[in-house]
Amino acid sequence: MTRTTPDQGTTAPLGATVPGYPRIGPNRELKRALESYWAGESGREELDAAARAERERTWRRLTALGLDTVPSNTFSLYDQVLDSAVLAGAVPPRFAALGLDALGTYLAMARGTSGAAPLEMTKWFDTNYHYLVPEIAPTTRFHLDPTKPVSEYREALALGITTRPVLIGPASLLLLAKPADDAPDGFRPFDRLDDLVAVYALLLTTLADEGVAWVQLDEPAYAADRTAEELAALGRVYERLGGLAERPAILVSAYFGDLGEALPVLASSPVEAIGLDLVAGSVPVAGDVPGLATKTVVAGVVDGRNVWRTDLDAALATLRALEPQAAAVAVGTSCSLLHVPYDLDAEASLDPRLKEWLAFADQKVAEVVALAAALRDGQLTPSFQEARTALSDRASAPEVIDDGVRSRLAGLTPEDARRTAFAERADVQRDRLGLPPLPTTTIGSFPQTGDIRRARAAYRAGRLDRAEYTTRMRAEIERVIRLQEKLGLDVLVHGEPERNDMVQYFAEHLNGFATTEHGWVQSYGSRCVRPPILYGDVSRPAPITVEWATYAQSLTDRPVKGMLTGPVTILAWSFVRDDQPLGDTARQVALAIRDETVDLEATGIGIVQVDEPALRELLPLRRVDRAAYLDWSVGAFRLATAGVADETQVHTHLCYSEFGDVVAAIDGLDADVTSIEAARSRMEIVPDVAASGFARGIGPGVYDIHSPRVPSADEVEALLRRALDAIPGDRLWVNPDCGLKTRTYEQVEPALTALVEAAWRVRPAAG
Ligand SMILES: CN1c2c(nc(N)[nH]c2=O)NC[C@@H]1CNc1ccc(C(=O)N[C@@H](CCC(=O)N[C@@H](CCC(=O)N[C@@H](CCC(=O)O)C(=O)O)C(=O)O)C(=O)O)cc1
Ligand SMILES: N[C@@H](CCS)C(=O)O
Ligand SMILES: [Zn+2]
Repeated sequence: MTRTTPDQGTTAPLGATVPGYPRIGPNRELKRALESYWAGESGREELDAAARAERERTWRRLTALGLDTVPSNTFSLYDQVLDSAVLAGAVPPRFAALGLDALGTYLAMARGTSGAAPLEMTKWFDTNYHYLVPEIAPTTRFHLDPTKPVSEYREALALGITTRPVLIGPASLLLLAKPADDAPDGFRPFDRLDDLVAVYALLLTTLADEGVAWVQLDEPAYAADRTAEELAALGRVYERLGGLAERPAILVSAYFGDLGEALPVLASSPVEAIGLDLVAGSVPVAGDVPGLATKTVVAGVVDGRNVWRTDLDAALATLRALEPQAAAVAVGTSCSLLHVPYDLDAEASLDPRLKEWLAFADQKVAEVVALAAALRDGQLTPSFQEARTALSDRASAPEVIDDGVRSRLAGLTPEDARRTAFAERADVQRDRLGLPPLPTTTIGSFPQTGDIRRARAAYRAGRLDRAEYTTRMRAEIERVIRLQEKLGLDVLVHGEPERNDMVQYFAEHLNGFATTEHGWVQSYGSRCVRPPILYGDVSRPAPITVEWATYAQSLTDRPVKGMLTGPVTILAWSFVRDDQPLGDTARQVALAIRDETVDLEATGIGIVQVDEPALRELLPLRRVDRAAYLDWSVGAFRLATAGVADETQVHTHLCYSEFGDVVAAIDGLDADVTSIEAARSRMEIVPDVAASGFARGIGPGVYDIHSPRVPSADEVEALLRRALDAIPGDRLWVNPDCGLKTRTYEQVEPALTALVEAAWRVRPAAG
């Protein structure tokens, strides 16, 4: 076995590389393999084979595309943060106690079992990817399990490909973790950094024993604001790891923003290379960053999370500006390519002109390779000229500009985003709707059954005509309405059966968007989304949801809520144009949604819900940028919802995030009723919302829809009573945490029965 010892100056250069690559499979092979394994339709061998095939395909593909160095351990069966937690032995006792093998324990942490709730899932920084939150206690016994990075390194080597294992760095791993439930008050996972670094030290020595030349440790948590203590700790981590006698060369990578004060800390540590996001961040100046001139900088000049073709001339200029600041410059994407689809060439139906403006993961790798070659020997490949032509075509394309949209936007006044005072509206709405205290409702979607998905697939493929598709969706709507009446819910929904996804569905019906056939991106575990491409000015050519909502309303005397996705969420879950400020694009989308709210109202729909689950997601990582974001995002929501009359009740819904940071903004949305995710945290957020002075309707979720578990009426009642301690009964709504689309009817029916029963029990106390 070869042992490596880092030797500054002689370590092989990183050249053209990427920090990470998609792993779900170009045809979602891993998704299918996992789901079939979970359903008991295939065994361990098939799952292993699918995973191995995806890894091999990735390494071969990246090599064939011309990268100089290729990452490994970017594959994950479920989530890369979970992988790093398992590598460090951070397996909470409830999973260890299950007595399962390594795979069983891993999947139990990801998805839970009847006896053990899964790890919490939350947003990966400001992206639409979700990671599993490690639980750390003072008693967590860190110990190294290097199986995954070592076996993947060997697997690639056996194919003749030398790779650079990638792991979450120890500081970020703890900053992304949460204290275990039984940890004492005041304990922070970060307090355990020294213990964890000991495990990483052992890992680096183990990798050196394997002959690994480079390792990549990702520290994205340092692209956000960090305390002086956290910055100093980062320095200590890399002093210690860098000081090991035997280790691979270390690349510390950060993405989604500038490293800020963490850059000088890393630059003065003994690591060999630093990966910078130069799309979200800017070129550092060596004079301001002692030590930078001794490092290799992996310059992330190709956007890893959007799909626009790179301006290669501008990227090359950035690389050249960086050259005098660093010992060597390698070229990469700004972050892992996990956040973009695999290959633009798979899209046969995309408009050929639009296609020329785009680059998916493989095209981005090719851009990195072209830039590295240009930097190395000054030779510009034909791709430079192709990029110039495409960019200038995009800049002048008539499809991008719609004068009607622009003049409508220019004519807006502050009044367009303002409704009458909430208290006045509330009286009018109370009289119109006549709802009981603690009204019961759901968030919109009902289970997306196999039948619904198959009908949609058949309609898409032309095997089902529009009339038959409509008949089937109407039958589903009727079923969902009757079920809600039977359950005794007060405000009904149509169930959203016609929607493939709450963002893609709207994008398919709006001008200015394109949608893909194969552009799947992992959202969490085996779940994927196909983010639409927002390329031009947005408008709504015709009503989108009105027919479905009015059909549902025609079936019942109870109020049916119209159901729309808000402008901020549509932006957050799309690939958004980069040629104008996000706020301008948000206002365009807002006007399209406003048109829909006004049309729903005109057909007699009395309640309209405009979902903004991604409001928190787009919150900038740095505090200094937050006020400007909240200004345009809250403004866009208000523009989308302020076109209706006082008697129309506007609801909004937020989920999938920690809301502490945006509590004040929730009030600024000026919605009449806001539902938020709260069940898993047992109403933790409710006192904060009340303390912020929020005085509108609020529906803290009482049913955790992320879990197959069915809550009992007693549990829901306890949650409602806790909520009632902070919120008066005339403003409290009763609803699940989020939509029911990922659940089954076997779970949903008893859960909603419990929810309605609990509301009835608590109502007398609510006056
Ligand atoms: C609320 N969430 C959402 C986020 N982002 C979005 N864009 N949308 C969201 O709803 N971010 C935060 C969270 C993330 N949560 C989820 C939850 C669930 C999923 C999910 O279930 N994804 C599905 C794909 C959904 C979809 O687009 N379905 C389409 C196409 C379905 C399909 O694959 N069809 C098959 C054939 C059908 C058959 O024969 O059965 C095919 O094409 O091969 C549809 O229903 O029409 C998933 O399966 O991963 C995502 C994020
Ligand atoms: N109305 C949507 C919101 C999800 S965040 C649903 O119910 O699925
Ligand atoms: Zn939701």
